[in-house]
Amino acid sequence: MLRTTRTVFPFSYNCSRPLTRKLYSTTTTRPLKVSVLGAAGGIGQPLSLLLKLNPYISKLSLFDIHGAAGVAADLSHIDTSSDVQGYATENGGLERSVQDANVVIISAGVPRKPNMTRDDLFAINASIIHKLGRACAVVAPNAIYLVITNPVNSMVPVLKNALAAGGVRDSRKLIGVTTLDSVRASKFLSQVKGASPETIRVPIVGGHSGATIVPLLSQSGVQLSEKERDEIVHRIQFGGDEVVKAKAGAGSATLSMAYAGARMTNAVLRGLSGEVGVTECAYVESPLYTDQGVDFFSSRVTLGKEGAEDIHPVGLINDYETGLLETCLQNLKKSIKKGLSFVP
Ligand SMILES: NC(=O)c1ccc[n+]([C@@H]2O[C@H](COP(=O)([O-])OP(=O)(O)OC[C@H]3O[C@@H](n4cnc5c(N)ncnc54)[C@H](O)[C@@H]3O)[C@@H](O)[C@H]2O)c1
Ligand SMILES: O=C(O)C[C@H](O)C(=O)O
Repeated sequence: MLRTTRTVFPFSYNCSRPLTRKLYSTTTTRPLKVSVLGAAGGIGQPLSLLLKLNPYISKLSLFDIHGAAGVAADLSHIDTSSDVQGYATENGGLERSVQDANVVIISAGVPRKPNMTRDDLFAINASIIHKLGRACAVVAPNAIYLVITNPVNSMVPVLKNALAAGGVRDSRKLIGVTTLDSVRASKFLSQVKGASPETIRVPIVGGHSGATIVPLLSQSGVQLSEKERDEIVHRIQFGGDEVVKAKAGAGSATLSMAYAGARMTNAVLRGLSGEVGVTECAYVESPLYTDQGVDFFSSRVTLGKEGAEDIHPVGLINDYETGLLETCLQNLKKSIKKGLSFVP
């Protein structure tokens, strides 16, 4: 088997070895296919660029209802090993783009504009996710699915039902991407403390929307005053709104999301390739709070050959975080119910 060693990817992240940032170096032994659905969009394009640099990927497959062929042609000139193909809807393009994929990343859908909540995107994005899920179940039943499309809290349950309708039911392979909250937490905390962001890791549990985003600052090892804590928590929970406001109608976070999505994908690929102990926070079908009617929850998960193989409990939290968690669970329960109840 071909073995190549590359040092091109800009980060290596592992919660169990959280304090290192280095140029990515790996020995690839298994050719992996990654498909991006929504690849010509604001997130899809920079995410695909970062994936083109990822040495784990041998085939990068791009699908969009508009413009994926052009993005693929452009990326295909980059002198990294992976092959890039673009697909449109015609001639079974969606099915061909995900056929035999190891990982399918979904950023297809509509982003927020100012004064909208993520939940305002539910109807249109649920239809898109459901349709994509039904098609993917047939041709990529063994893929790991990474859901970026908002509202993530509801879209993951929507995709669960769409995949299940096609007979695909492995909950370890359905993952909502909340990595941007972790990225923001490291950056915002580093700014307050004058520290390097690479040295700060904050577990983020719950979901990906406002009060469902629960940063466990007490586990970061950083000491904060109550005022600092309240300001940081608010900024992490509503970081997305900062970008939506600044873009003034032109969409929401795309570049930081592409970075976060590439980091999460890289973690999934490391797990798929047999690396042990790869951990990220992610929104998955989770046993942690089912007793409270919450069947999906983000916490640290260990990624392996089958996807999210181990789901870690939130660990020791303080009274303040317990309050945040209670509010989170109340909100999350409604979003999950809405997603599971979606009828196309
Ligand atoms: N999880 C997160 O942390 C996070 C962060 C930022 C944005 N988002 C969400 O990601 C989604 C995409 O955001 P964006 O800024 O890239 O939007 P965008 O409008 O720039 O791109 C979306 C792309 O999806 C495509 N698309 C629409 N319907 C499709 C379908 N049926 N099949 C394939 N492609 C289809 C569009 O043609 C477009 O190219 C939004 O829902 C946004 O809210 C999530
Ligand atoms: O805020 C949004 O709508 C996009 C994304 O969820 C984010 O957190 O930036």
